[in-house]
Parts: sequence; structure tokens; C-alpha cells
Amino acid sequence: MVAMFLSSITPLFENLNHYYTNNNTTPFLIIAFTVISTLTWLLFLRPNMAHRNLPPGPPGLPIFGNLLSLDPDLHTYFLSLAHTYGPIFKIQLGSKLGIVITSPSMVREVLKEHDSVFANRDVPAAGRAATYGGADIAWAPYGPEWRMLRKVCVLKMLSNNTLDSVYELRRNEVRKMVGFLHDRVGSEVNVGEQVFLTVLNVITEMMWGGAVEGQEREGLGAEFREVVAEMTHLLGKPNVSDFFPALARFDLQRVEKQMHALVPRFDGIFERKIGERVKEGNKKSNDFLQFLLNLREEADSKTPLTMVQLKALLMDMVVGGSDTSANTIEFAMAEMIKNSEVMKKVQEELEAVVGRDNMVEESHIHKLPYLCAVMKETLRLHPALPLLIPHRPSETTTIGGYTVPKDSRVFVNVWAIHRDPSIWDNPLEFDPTRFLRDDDGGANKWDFSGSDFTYFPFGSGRRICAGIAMAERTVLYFLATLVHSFDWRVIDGEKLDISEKFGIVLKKKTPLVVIPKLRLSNLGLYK
Ligand code: HEM
Repeated sequence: MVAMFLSSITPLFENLNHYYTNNNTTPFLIIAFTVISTLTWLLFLRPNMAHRNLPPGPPGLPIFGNLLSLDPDLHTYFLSLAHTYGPIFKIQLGSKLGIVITSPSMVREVLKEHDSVFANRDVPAAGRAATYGGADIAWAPYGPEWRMLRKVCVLKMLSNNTLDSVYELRRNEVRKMVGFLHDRVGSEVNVGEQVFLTVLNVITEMMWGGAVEGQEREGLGAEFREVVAEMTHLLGKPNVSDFFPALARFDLQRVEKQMHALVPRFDGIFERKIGERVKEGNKKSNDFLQFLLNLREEADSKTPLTMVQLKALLMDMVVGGSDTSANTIEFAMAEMIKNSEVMKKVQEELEAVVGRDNMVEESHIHKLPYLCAVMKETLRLHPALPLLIPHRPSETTTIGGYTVPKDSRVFVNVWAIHRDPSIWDNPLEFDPTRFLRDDDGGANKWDFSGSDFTYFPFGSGRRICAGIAMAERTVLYFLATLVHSFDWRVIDGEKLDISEKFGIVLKKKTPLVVIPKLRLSNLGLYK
């Protein structure tokens, strides 16, 4: 505990020291802040909190609350606290009150019965820095601008109609990935990296008709993946600026600074693409960027789209759409390689529907119920956003009989609900058949609509994921192709590690590096 305390505050003081030396500010200000905050907490906040029928929670220290005992793997840490304090508990994060919910009935209260109250976000400093001040869908406050942004994306880029119309793009990119893997048969392949690059290419093709090709493929794939991974890491990292908004301007952990260094990697590309398109003056392109540029010119729009919002939307698609889908595919591949009987069943299903002398097409997918169950089971055990994106109530509300104050940060632990033994038989087992059984309505009961609060990997209610249709197609089509075209084995002497690393987006702790072997009867299909 003492070591944890020291290691928690050491970087804080290192950063303060950096601040003094660079800004010539006296330590007096910081000491004064600490004394005033302590007195405020003791005299005003603490007595108030005691009277408000807040949920139970672990005892905390003055000022810091529970910050110093926070475990970086928040999803497992919150589950362990739920075992002690129950399905709704509070956690004091500096001056910010966190409320953690781990029961389906209370999630229903939050995301269904009081959905409009909880449809706001508590934008972290890293989120603001990543999205031009929180101008995107994920962080925009619930209101007309958010509605407009979401409508634009869902109708024009993420709808089933649009996705049907750009199938050829997905097909081309997936075939390129197959060609790339074909050239590496018998050698080690980092599956997540290749899948990530292919997903990113599909997204950028849909946005402005451009992809990463040939020689660039290996290098740039790894580089972009690192940038997105670092961004999602910073978005999930506990940050003093969020817990003590009064200290935000000091950016003590330099989270904002790091995010500001990453954003130009994509912003540079956005600026270049927008500049080229405006210069061309060709308004006929059929992609998302052109649609957004045309929309900007519509003078009668009630909620006009600004250039900042336009770029923030592009950022949402790149960051929100790539890592989530790619990590889900990587987890599913790892689970199938580890559970060879599951892999065998998926391959048998593919053989019956597609055959070995053919390539998978997206039109085959609806005939592959077992593969769909594999995707569902992967998202049950490894939901891409284990705590969703934290919600913020715009009014004080009663949940489970307890007060949830206005502006608190509400974490919904979907990861823990998906592993709850009172809901799932053998919850830690990877068993896709649980989604196929008819006895308890399993085949139809659990879908991605967010209507069942025992299974909701895409969230629920107004803030449900905007990209479900695209995620479903991407994950299923990629998985079907990867296991139909290749057999996969682990490197000799290595054990497949399935453990997770927490972040706003969950990822595998160690990358899945495995060896592909050809499976199709006709080698020409790989070209
Ligand atoms: C397997 C893949 C994916 C999973 C599991 C997933 C899951 C989620 C979840 C849990 C949320 C938060 C819901 C909440 O806070 O209540 C979310 C939000 C969001 N997702 Fe996804 N997602 C995936 C893929 C995608 C893709 C492909 C896109 C777009 C290209 C996308 C775009 C978004 C956006 C824009 C939001 C913010 C919605 C809002 O705040 O209104 N996601 N997603």
C-alpha cells in the first residue's frame, strides 16, 4: 500500500517539479491549493455526501479519495469491489464521484428507464485533446449537435445500404490480406497487425477512397496501429486532470501533451485529403468525405457541420472503428486456435457452405450460425469496451434505491456482467453453443440490440454503438476468410496466452503471433 502510494504520487511530483522549473512558479500555490481543498472537503463535501444516501463504497483518504488504491486493470478491480460492496458502489476519484454498476436490473434503470438523463458523457482531458475539443459523436453532449453528427454517420457511412454498396471495397482489402498471408505461409504472422491494417484500409477507402498498399503495408500497419493503441491507452488512463479539474491546466501526467503529439499523425492525413478534394472541385465522389463537404455547403442546414466536427467524425471512424473490430477479431482467432474443437466446427461449417474450391463471400455469412455464435461468445468474454464509454447523468437520479448525483461518472461493467456465474453456465469457458441452444431462447435471446441487459457488448439506449452493422460485417467476414483460407498453429514451444490488458478498448496482453498454412484446394484463389 505504502509502495503503491509512493509510486502513485512520485510521477505527480516529478511533473510538478518540471512545471516549477519551466514556469518559475512558487510551490506556495500548490501547498495553498492542497490546504484549501482539504478544508473544503472536510467542511463541505464530506458532510454533504454522508446525507445523500449514496451507494456504499470503499473508504477513501481526504482529497485523494480512492485514487491511490486504483488498480490500472479497472474492469477486474471494479469486479472485486462489487464482491464486497454490491452491484452498485461508489468510488471517490479525487474530486470526482464514480458510480460503478454491475447488475443487469440496474443497468436497465440507467440505460433504459433513465436513458435520456444518463446519455451525457464526462469528457476526459484525453478525449477532448483527441477529438478537437470533444466535437465528435462519442464525446459530444446529448443534444441537437450530437443527434446531427450521429445521423450523418449512421445514414451515410454505417447504414446497411451504404455497407452493401461498398462490399467490393471490403472484398478487395480482404483479398489483399489473403495474398499477403499467402506469401508468409509457414512463417510467423502478427494477426492483429494485419487485421488492423486491413480494417483501417476498409475505413479509409470508405471515407476518401485511399488505402495503404504494397511495400508500405507492413511498416505503416504497425505504425498506425501503435498510434491508435496509444490513443486508446491514453483515453483509458486514470488522469489527475480529470479527478481534479482545478489542476487540469497543469496537465501533470502530460496525457494531453502526449495526445496532442499523436493527433497530427491523422490530422495531417485529414487536412491533406480535404485540401485535395476542395482543390479538385469534383463534388461527384461517392465517399463519406465528399458527402460531409457537400453537407457543409448546404446553407439551409439547421445544425451546420463545422470543419472541426467534420475532422472529429473522421477521427471517430478511424479510432472508434479500427481497434475495436481488429481486437475482437484477434481475440476470436486466439480463442479458436486455443479451442481446437471450436476451430474444427467453424471450418466444417465453412466447408459445407463455401467449399474448399471457393472463397468466402459476405453473402455466405447468414448461412454460418456457428461462426456468428463464435463472434457473440468472443464479445461476451472480451467485450471491446469493458466499461462502455462512461456515462454522465445530467440530473441527480435514484438507481437501485441509491442516489446517483448529477455529473458523477457512471461506469457500467459489462465485462463483469458477461462473466456473472448467476447468469452464465461455466462463464469462463469459451463455448459458442450457448448462443445456439433453443431451450432458453438462446439463439434469439442474445443479440446486439442492447435490449437484454445480461448481454450488451455494444451498449444500449441512445448512446449504443453507432457502428454495429459495420462491426458485425467486418468481424464475421474477416474471421470466415481467415479460418477458411488458412489453418493456424502456434509457434513451436510457445503457449497461447489469452490474457487481457485493460484500456478504454480491451486488448490482448501479448500479440497473437501464429503460423498460417494453406487450406484451399486451388492455389489460384490466393492471388
Ligand atoms: C466489435 C466492434 C465494436 C464494438 C464491440 C463496439 C462497442 C461500442 C460500445 C460498447 C460503445 C459505447 C456505448 C455506450 O457508451 O453506452 C460504442 C460507441 C461507439 N461506437 Fe462502437 N463498437 C465497435 C465498432 C465500431 C465501429 C466499426 C464504429 C464505426 C466505424 C463504431 C463507432 C462508435 C461510435 C461513433 C460510438 C459513440 C456513440 C455515441 O456516443 O453516441 N464502433 N461502441
